[in-house]
Amino acid sequence: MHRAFADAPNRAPLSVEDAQAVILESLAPLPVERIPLVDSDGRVLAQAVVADGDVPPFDRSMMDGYAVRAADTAGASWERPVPLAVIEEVPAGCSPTRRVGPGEAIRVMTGSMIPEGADAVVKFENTAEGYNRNVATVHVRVPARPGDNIAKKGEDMAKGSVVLRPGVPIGAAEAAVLATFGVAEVAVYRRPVVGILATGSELVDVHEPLSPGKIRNSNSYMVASLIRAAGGVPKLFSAVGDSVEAMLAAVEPHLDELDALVTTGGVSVGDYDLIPDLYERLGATTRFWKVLARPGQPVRYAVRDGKPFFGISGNPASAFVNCQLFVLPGVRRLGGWAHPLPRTVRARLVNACSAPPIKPDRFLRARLYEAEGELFVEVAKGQSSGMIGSLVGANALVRVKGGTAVEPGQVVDVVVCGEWPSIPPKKKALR
Ligand SMILES: Nc1nc2c(c(=O)[nH]1)N[C@H]1C(S)=C(S)[C@@H](COP(=O)(O)OP(=O)(O)OC[C@H]3O[C@@H](n4cnc5c(N)ncnc54)[C@H](O)[C@@H]3O)O[C@H]1N2
Ligand code: MOO
Repeated sequence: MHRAFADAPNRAPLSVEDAQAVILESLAPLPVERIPLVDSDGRVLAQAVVADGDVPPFDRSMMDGYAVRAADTAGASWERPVPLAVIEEVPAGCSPTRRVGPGEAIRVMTGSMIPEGADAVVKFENTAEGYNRNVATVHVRVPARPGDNIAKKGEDMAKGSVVLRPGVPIGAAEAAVLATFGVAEVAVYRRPVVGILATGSELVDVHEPLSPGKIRNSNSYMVASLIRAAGGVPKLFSAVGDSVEAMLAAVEPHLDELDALVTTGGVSVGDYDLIPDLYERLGATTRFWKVLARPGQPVRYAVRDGKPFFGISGNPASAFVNCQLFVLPGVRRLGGWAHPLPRTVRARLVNACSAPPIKPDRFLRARLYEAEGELFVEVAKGQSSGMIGSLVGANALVRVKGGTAVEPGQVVDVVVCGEWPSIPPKKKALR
């Protein structure tokens, strides 16, 4: 039996969903560490945050103006303003010492505590200031309703409510909420360190000249970029030739430092496709080999002590698809993401794609964009699995179900690989 089948003799290729389920079920989030809030951007939150107090913590003014009793201002107009005695000024950050009684007002700023007795704030623009028998007086020119210009205690986030859940990447909003509740040290999942080993005797590194039969190793740099975007820490090994001993020598001494390993190349059935041997020698157990997806059909997934080994294809576009569908979800799972699978959307296909209907689902490199509120997707020209050029500008993969074809104008399933622009360079919206 060919060694590629030896440890997975009866396994039929898995559907993409089944393969993703195998990966997610076999992995658990890495341990938690505490880091300063200021350094937490992009890290994945490992704690829930329950509001330990109301936000805002007190009724506060939303305007610079006067805190009043709304009933006192009934009938106020520009012609017949209502005079109120100004009994105190409360800048933001200070506590009122007086209570607003009938016929009285307290000068407040945006963010000031609302004094007892007041139930509305009249903004400066609707008042005039003066003196009435040597008493500072505000003339209110517009009637106020109870609650006007007051943010109620707890209206934003109420004490006891869950305001953040674990598993979300920390961005601007999360940082603001964490700071609001005084979380100076944030619990985050440790970042997965992912070893990347490109294999193939044809490979030379980026700084090396080419000679006949050689190509530059592009996969390591592509995979590293994807790993980083998924919150992992890539650790690049120098590419090695088609020798299990060389592969072992490269990664074995570093296995303890790694949370995951990605190898590219050597997963098919060629004479020099040695990844099954490597994984066996490393003591990793194969969970699946081959999926119903093109490109990227021959992909090996193995696990050793809870660490995933992804044997992805050497073909660059296949490797890209393998990463989007399998490696990145696994890395995100290790990194604690609550939703590790790639985002999918539906978009209208704008061009014809000639690829014939074949059994596995196809994932076509494409450009997703938004125009006039609708999503469109344009399939790239070169779809061969060895092509690199057509990855440029590809922020999505159009999924074509096995055995089917898609037509321009049809709404198709799309796996999102990056941000999409709102203004298409070339608008070709089909209706
Ligand atoms: N007899 C069969 N041959 C092949 C089959 C098959 O079922 N039966 N499957 C084909 C498919 S589909 C794919 S995909 C590839 C998978 O190949 P491997 O993952 O084993 O990759 P290699 O053979 O090592 O390389 C494939 C291709 O990619 C180039 N490559 C490899 N590494 C890199 C790198 N780091 N950077 C840039 N380019 C790289 C390599 O030179 C080859 O051209 O197998 C088919 N064959
Ligand atoms: O499955 Mo291979 O990745 O089509 O080219």
